[in-house]
Amino acid sequence: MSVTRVELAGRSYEVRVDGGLLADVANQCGPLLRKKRVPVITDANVAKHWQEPVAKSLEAAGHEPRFLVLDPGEGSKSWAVLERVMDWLLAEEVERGDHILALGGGVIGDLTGFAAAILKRGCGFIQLPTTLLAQVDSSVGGKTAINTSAGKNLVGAFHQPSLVLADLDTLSTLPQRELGAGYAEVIKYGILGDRAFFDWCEDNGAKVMAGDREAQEYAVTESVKAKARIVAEDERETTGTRALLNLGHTFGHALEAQTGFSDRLLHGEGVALGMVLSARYSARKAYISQDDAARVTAAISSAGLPSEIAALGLNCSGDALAAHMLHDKKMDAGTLPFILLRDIGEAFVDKQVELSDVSTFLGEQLQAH
Ligand SMILES: NC(=O)c1ccc[n+]([C@@H]2O[C@H](COP(=O)([O-])OP(=O)(O)OC[C@H]3O[C@@H](n4cnc5c(N)ncnc54)[C@H](O)[C@@H]3O)[C@@H](O)[C@H]2O)c1
Ligand SMILES: O=C(O)C(=O)C[C@@H](O)[C@H](O)[C@H](O)COP(=O)(O)O
Ligand SMILES: [Zn+2]
Repeated sequence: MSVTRVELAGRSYEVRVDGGLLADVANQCGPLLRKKRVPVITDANVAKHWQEPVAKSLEAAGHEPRFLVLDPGEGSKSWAVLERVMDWLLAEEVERGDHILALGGGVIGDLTGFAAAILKRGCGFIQLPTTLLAQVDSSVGGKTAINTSAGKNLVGAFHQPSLVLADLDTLSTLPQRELGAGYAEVIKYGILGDRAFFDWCEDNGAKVMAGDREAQEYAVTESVKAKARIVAEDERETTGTRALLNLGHTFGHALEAQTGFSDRLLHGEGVALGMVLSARYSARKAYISQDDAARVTAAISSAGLPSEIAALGLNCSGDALAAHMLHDKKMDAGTLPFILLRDIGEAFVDKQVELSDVSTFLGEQLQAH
C-alpha cells in the first residue's frame, strides 16, 4: 500500500492506494464512522460492481449502510440532483460530525463533497474513488462543485475529505474509454511539472491502459503525490501554484460546455484536447518548439485520446468556444490567465494572453487537419 498525506494545517488526511480497500472499508475508516448508520452515495454503474463489498464490510463491522444510488454521468452534477441528495441526507439525519461515503468517480465525489460542505454548514466525507480519474485527481484536494447552465463547476466549495481510499481493484471494471479519460489527468502531471514522469508515461502509458497493475499503481501513486504537494502549497488556488493543475482545462471546459456536458466528450477527453491546444498555443507564442507541441500531441493520441478538435464536428466558431471561457473561475478583473508551457514539464500562468487571439487560434484549430 502507498500512503500519501495531504498536509493542511489542522485538516491533514491520508490517501491510501492499494487493492482490496473497499472490501475492508469499515476497518480502513475506523472511528471516522462513529454511528451505526453510514450514508453512502454512489451511481448505478458503480453500485453494480462495488456496492456489495462495501455493504458487506460495513455490515460485518456492525454498521447499517444506507445507499443513495444516482444516475451515472456528468448530468448528476446539477442543482436538481444536489437537492435530491440534500433532502436524502437530511432524512437520514446526518449530523455535522458524521462522514458521508462518496463511492464512485469524479461526478459522485464532486457532488457528494459539495453536499457535505453545505449540509448543516459542513459535515465530513470520505472519498472512495472508483475511476482512474478520481483516484489520481478529483478525490484529492477538496475542490467540490456542481455545474450550472452558465458552465462547469461554477457553484461549489473547497471542502477537504477526511480520508481517501483508492482501491486499484475498481479499475478492472472500468470501461476502456473511462480509463483513457483518467489517463489524461495522469499525463497532465508530467506535462505541467515533471519531465521524468512525462517520459515514464510515454514509455508506460500503454501498460496503464492495458490494465497492468504495477503500472497503474505507479501512475496513481505518483499522481497523488504530485497533487498532494501542490494542494498543500496552495490549497485555494491563490498563489498560482494550484492553477497549474488547470492545464488544459480552460480549453477543455469550453469544449465540455459546447458539447452540453454529455457523453459526447468526457471531462478527461476535454482535458486531453485542452492540453494539446495549450501546447500548440504555447508553440504559436514561441514558448516551446513545434516539435515539443507535436510530442505532447503524440503522447496523448497514442493513449487513444482525442487530440484534434476539428474531428469533434462541433460546427461552431472560435468565438463561440472563447465565449465559454468568460465564466472560467481564474478570470481576474477582465483578464483570463492561461496555463501555458515553457517546456514539457514546466507549465506557467500567462496573464498576457488576448482572448481574441485565442479565439482566432481556436478558429484555425477547428478547421485544421
Ligand atoms: N474535484 C476535482 O479536483 C476534480 C478533478 C478532476 C475532475 N473532476 C470532475 O470529475 C468528473 C469526472 O470524473 P470521472 O471521469 O470519474 O467520471 P464519472 O464519475 O462520471 O465516472 C465515469 C463513468 O464510469 C462509471 N464508473 C465509475 N467507476 C466505475 C467502475 N469502477 N467500474 C465501472 N464503471 C465505473 C460511472 O458510472 C460513469 O459512468 C468531472 O465532473 C470533472 O469535472 C474534479
Ligand atoms: O484540483 C485542481 O485544482 C484542478 O484544477 C484539477 C482539475 O483536474 C479539475 O478538473 C478541477 O475540478 C478543475 O477545477 P476548476 O476550478 O477549473 O473547476
Ligand atoms: Zn480535470
